[in-house]
Amino acid sequence: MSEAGVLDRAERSVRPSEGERVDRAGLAVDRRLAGFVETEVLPPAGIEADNFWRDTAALLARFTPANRELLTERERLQGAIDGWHWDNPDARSAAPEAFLREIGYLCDEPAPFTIRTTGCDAEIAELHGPQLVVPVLNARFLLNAANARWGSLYDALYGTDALGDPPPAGGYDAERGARVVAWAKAFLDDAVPLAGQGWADWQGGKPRLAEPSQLVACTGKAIVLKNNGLHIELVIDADHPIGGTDPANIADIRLESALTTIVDLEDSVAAVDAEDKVAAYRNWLGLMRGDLSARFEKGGETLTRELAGDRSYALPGGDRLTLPGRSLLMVRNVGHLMTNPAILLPDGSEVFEGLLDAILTSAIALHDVQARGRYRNSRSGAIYIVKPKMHGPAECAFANDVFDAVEDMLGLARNTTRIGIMDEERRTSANLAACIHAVRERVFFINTGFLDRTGDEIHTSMLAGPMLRKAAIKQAGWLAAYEDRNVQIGLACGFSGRAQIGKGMWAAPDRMAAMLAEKTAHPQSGASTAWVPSPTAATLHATHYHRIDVARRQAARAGEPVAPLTDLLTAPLARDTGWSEAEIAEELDNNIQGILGYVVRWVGQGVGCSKVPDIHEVGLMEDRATLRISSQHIANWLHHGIVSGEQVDAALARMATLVDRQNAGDPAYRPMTGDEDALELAAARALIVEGRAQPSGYTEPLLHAFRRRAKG
Ligand SMILES: CC(=O)SCCNC(=O)CCNC(=O)[C@H](O)C(C)(C)COP(=O)(O)OP(=O)(O)OC[C@H]1O[C@@H](n2cnc3c(N)ncnc32)[C@H](O)[C@@H]1OP(=O)(O)O
Ligand SMILES: O=CC(=O)O
Ligand SMILES: [Mg+2]
Repeated sequence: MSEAGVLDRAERSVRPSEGERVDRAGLAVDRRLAGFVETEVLPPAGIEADNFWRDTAALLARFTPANRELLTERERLQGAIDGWHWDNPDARSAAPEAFLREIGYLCDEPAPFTIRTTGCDAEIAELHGPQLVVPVLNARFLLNAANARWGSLYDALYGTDALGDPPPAGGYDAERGARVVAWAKAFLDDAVPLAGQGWADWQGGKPRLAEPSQLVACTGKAIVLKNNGLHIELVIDADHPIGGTDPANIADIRLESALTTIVDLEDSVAAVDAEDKVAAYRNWLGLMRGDLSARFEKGGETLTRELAGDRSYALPGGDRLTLPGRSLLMVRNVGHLMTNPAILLPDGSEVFEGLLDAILTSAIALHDVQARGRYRNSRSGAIYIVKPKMHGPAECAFANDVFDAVEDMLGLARNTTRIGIMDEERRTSANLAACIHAVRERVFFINTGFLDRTGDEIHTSMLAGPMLRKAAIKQAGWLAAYEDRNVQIGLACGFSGRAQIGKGMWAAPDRMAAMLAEKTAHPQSGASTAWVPSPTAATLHATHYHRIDVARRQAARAGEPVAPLTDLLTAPLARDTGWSEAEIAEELDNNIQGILGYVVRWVGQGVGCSKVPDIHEVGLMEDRATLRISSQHIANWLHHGIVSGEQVDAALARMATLVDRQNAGDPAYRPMTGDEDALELAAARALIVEGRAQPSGYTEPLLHAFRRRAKG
């Protein structure tokens, strides 16, 4: 439909008081969303607008009541658990297993089964490597992420603290450069050893490898090697400043890095209305069409960024080797909780955002399924949707039914739309096999999302007693059980060779040395992928998958007994609450600084993922999930009298001044100090003092409400 056609139909607004809405099959659709769908999404896919809105209305009518019931069930179960704690004030433990079974929180385990998902792309089924996550609203980052399939190891080592010391200011430091080259060549010795010599001694020519099949291409300019399924490209260039001084003229070592990327509409995004949702969907469309581009200033230059093409290398005999140039893209929809005013239903209520995402992200991905884009994303013609924040098997079954209905409405073959289950809520961890069973035909990943999971751990047992300090919660037994069970259950359900078992985010984007040291544990655990916050982190984390053969680790762990449910259900409660005043103040200040530093950008500027310095000046990735932990943690300590309301208010005021100072260089920033009506400060306070009453302790209801007020 033409833009003019959209405007004509817009005149038939069903709500004269809200002139920006148009009637579509009885739905009051925000005009911007209707215009986008009808001009940009549907025509190329050959879908008639009237049919689309009729089917959308029918799908929403069918699934909205069930969605509401699922949320009511969450509240019933939390109410029952809270009731148990009121009745057992001296228990000082999480509600017991028998009780959880009685109320239906724990379900029966399915008989042993194997998932039936077939035909996933190699990046999911066969290869093991980093998974990048990127906020959908940032086109510049999105393109960078899609192109992060390949990354420079030299740049990643030189430009970060990976070697132990931070990058120097100023021009090229030759001593540091030599250390980078030495580290990288030692890595090659481990991953793709030469026969009879080290890479540092190699003088060029065709390399003679200890395992000759690891050499897959050797042109004048590039040598392509392969280890554990991942490619390494040696860039040969005698005219390059680095290559010219290298005995083999190696100018760079490029690693296949982010095999997959999750384009995120959830934790890292602030999307509260039709304007925001359209911006998000438009970026996803640009990726699926392959024509997304971004123009921006960097280093005094205006740059234009686009998607990279595939990589092609000449082989002897005239053939060419073509390797994927882009990360395989998945899209994370929102969970079942939130609603959005982009569409109002006939009863006047807002559309469930998860239903809207399911329809629109799939409709947009049709461009790729029908191979209409400039590039192919999924070579196997699948749509990979990551579904977060589901609580238990019934919610997974609901998502499965929704995906069936979306496929029917878009004319997609059954199970084209694959689902990734984020194991990030306690009821899902505790019933994981049943959750997987509910989506067994289409599941393409499970992963442990540590951050939300910790928030839910605190919220579920909020009344049981004061929680450990935040850092100690990570060391407590529940976490090991959670991580182990996820891998063990995934392997028992046949994920190996079919689907991904993933691990969570590295939330300290500047601490790459620590990441190199610690994140090796992820492939070591048998996980086939793990989240990284940036392309640079992806390149460094890729080295772990060269050093560890995940397929072997999975084979070694297959058949391991599943860690006891009792361990999983042991809440991280503090046995000894005799913290000093200084320790309590440090905990409070740290949490509140993180909350405020994140909320100011979310509410004031619509930025859903930020790097916020903690009180030790370490920049941490903050998103809705880290906010959930911090706010629930203070809410817990407040409820149990570890801190008082006055202490919280004093810390808020103190940290507001600090956060103002940290943002002083940002012209778009509105200082909170001295502004009693600052929405950002009010939002941070509400997240804490109303935290106990928030559904599952989620932060988005309050964030959305304050952001909408800020947008005015
Ligand atoms: C609990 C969970 O749900 S975790 C999942 C949600 N979290 C995420 O998605 C994290 C995504 N990461 C980010 O948003 C950012 O890395 C932050 C906010 C954490 C840190 O950002 P900063 O370090 O301040 O990045 P900065 O703005 O300096 O950018 C540095 C470069 O890295 C790139 N970059 C950083 N993160 C990403 C990313 N996730 N994807 C692609 N490129 C990225 C930028 O494009 C930029 O390169 P460019 O200048 O060539 O465009
Ligand atoms: O979504 C990821 C998480 O850690 O939460
Ligand atoms: Mg999460």
